[in-house]
Amino acid sequence: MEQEIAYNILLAYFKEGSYLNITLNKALTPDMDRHMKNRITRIVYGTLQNALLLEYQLKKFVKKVKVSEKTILLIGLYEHYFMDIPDYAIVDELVNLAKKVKGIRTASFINAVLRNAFQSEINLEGLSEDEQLALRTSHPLWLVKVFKKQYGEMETIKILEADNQVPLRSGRVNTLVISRKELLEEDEHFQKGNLSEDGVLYEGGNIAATDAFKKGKVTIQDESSQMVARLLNPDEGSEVLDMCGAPGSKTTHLAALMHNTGHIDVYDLYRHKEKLIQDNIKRLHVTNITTHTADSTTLKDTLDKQYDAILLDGPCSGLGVLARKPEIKYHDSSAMDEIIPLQAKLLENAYYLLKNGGKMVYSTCTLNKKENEKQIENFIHRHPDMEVLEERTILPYQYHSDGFYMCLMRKR
Ligand SMILES: C[S@@+](CC[C@H](N)C(=O)[O-])C[C@H]1O[C@@H](n2cnc3c(N)ncnc32)[C@H](O)[C@@H]1O
Repeated sequence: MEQEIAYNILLAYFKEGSYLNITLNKALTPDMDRHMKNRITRIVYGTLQNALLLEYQLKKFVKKVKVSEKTILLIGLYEHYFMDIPDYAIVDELVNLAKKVKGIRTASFINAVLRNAFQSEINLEGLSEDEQLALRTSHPLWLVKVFKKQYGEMETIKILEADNQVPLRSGRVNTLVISRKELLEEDEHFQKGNLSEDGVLYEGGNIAATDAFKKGKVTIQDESSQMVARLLNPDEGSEVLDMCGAPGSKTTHLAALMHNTGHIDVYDLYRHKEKLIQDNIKRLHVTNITTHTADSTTLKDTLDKQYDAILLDGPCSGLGVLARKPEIKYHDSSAMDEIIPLQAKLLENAYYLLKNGGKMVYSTCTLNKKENEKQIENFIHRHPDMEVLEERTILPYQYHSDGFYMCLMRKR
């Protein structure tokens, strides 16, 4: 049963590139027990997180496979190499699954390949050190090289290993409605988080299916991401701009920190994403936000206003969230640097929209220093009246949360 659900989620990813977290959350229904949900989650994430290594191993036994067969075989190899399940049970269940979804011929093929593969250990000898590290942790070689150059070998190994952990289900307590202490007393499946003072971890599956979520007491947000609004920490009653806001996790956090006072203008490029922000505003009982759809790279030309505080949490390469979105590491490397000029343009707009004496935070969920430290260094060089007050990088292994960069600046 678990294998079949995991198979359907992974097949949709391999065939259509569907988002893992969305299909997974849909598949985890309230009637499933916690054990079952955890197992499905582990198989889905584990298989995709380790896909390069598993495919490397699979190629030793089969040259060409259909995507449906590949999906079943990768699950089998993942369970064999990474989970504590007897080989006969893995083969039995996957052969039955193959019979059900593909028929008897595929089932006997799966049976033969798995029995054969299970006799063999993974052997990476003969490859260079970087190639071995890349394969062992299933990251593309170019990414291993980028991380090693920017963070050194020891940090890189810890980051790559953290990318293969099953992400925690984290949420933020909506302090407009309830305190964290009260929420923990109300629902025993919630526990205190590892990092954020508003953070909770949930053990019962999809947070969006909880009563607390529906009533706006909690929202889904990684704990590192929760540190961003706290870093900006806007004053009550102030005028705030959030330039790239959808789906509104940080905007609604800013509103909570401001106790629904003052005013926040939030922008996003896409109309359908503005709707997501509006849904969150409504669910979380926020009353001080106005949403807009516009391109924030030209805001300074259209807005006749300056703000006390600005959040720029713009588009980025996402290299901090590879545990949660393992699909990103299999993207083409060229996408990474294309985004840098766009971020610089957004920063320029932020500069002109910030009052003298105002503060702003630039944040990303990437670990690529060219989008982070270097981007800010260039920005400060262009605008010497901007002063860095605090710069922080959270690495994914430190708190079992997303990798994030955030920088608090002030305009003199
Ligand atoms: C990292 S996400 C923002 C996450 C959001 N701050 C939150 O915490 O929920 C970046 C957002 O920037 C938006 N975006 C990208 N280019 C933009 C542009 N030129 N102007 C405005 N928004 C843009 C994307 O649509 C995306 O929703």
